[in-house]
Amino acid sequence: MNKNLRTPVIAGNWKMNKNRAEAKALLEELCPLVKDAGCGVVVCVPFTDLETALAATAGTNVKVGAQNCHFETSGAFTGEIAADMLAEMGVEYVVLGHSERRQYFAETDETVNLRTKAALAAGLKPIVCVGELLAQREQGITAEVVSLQTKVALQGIDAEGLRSIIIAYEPVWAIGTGKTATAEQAGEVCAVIRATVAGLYGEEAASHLVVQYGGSMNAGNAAELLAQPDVDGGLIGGASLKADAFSQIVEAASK
Ligand SMILES: O=C(CO)COP(=O)(O)O
Repeated sequence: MNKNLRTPVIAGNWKMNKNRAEAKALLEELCPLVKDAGCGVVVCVPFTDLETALAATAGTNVKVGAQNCHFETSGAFTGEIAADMLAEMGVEYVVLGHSERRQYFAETDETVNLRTKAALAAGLKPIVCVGELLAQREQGITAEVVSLQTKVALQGIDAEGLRSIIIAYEPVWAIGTGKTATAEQAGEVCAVIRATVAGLYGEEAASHLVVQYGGSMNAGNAAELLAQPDVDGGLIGGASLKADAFSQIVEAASK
């Protein structure tokens, strides 16, 4: 499918890093470096950094995202944040179903689906993460796992909702390990995701879907990964914590 139909998006997932002063300093260094980016640039920061990040990126091309949201609009859910609360602040994106949320906080395909629907209802753009465990790759069931995660995440979401969604393919074994999927492995699974979406919504809708790769993506390997026909950007962990490394990935996606 024609890659020119899609503008790549490079999103940083800061995870549980950076206090407000550090967030401000990083964004003040980053924004000028990426001001001429030929791709979307997003920083997904801890909840406590959202206000700082929105202020530091105001008037720039850098968009701000959160790293999760709850699926209810309000209520007795101690410690949770509703999608509307994020939207009301001016947050535009939200990472959902990250493997660390699935692994350490018992999130499931079903709750990822509920969160995705809640995010869309609030007007947020979800970055929905899918990806196989190492054991699943070794069992040869990567395509089935990723396709299933994609299908469940999208249950009950119409074609209009799909237009606001990014799907990030993050093989769990490549996250924070320094082990990157080869460009071919990344391209192959991103193509599976697009084919799954084509099966649900048709080829035309799938041809506009941004599918990111994430997992030890850095300034050195970004160009090769992004050259794959079905890889439309990246969800960057470690390398998003340094302005120069992150801006080099943005540059690779802008070519
Ligand atoms: O989990 C990731 C982004 O969401 C990837 O993290 P790393 O880039 O640190 O491997």
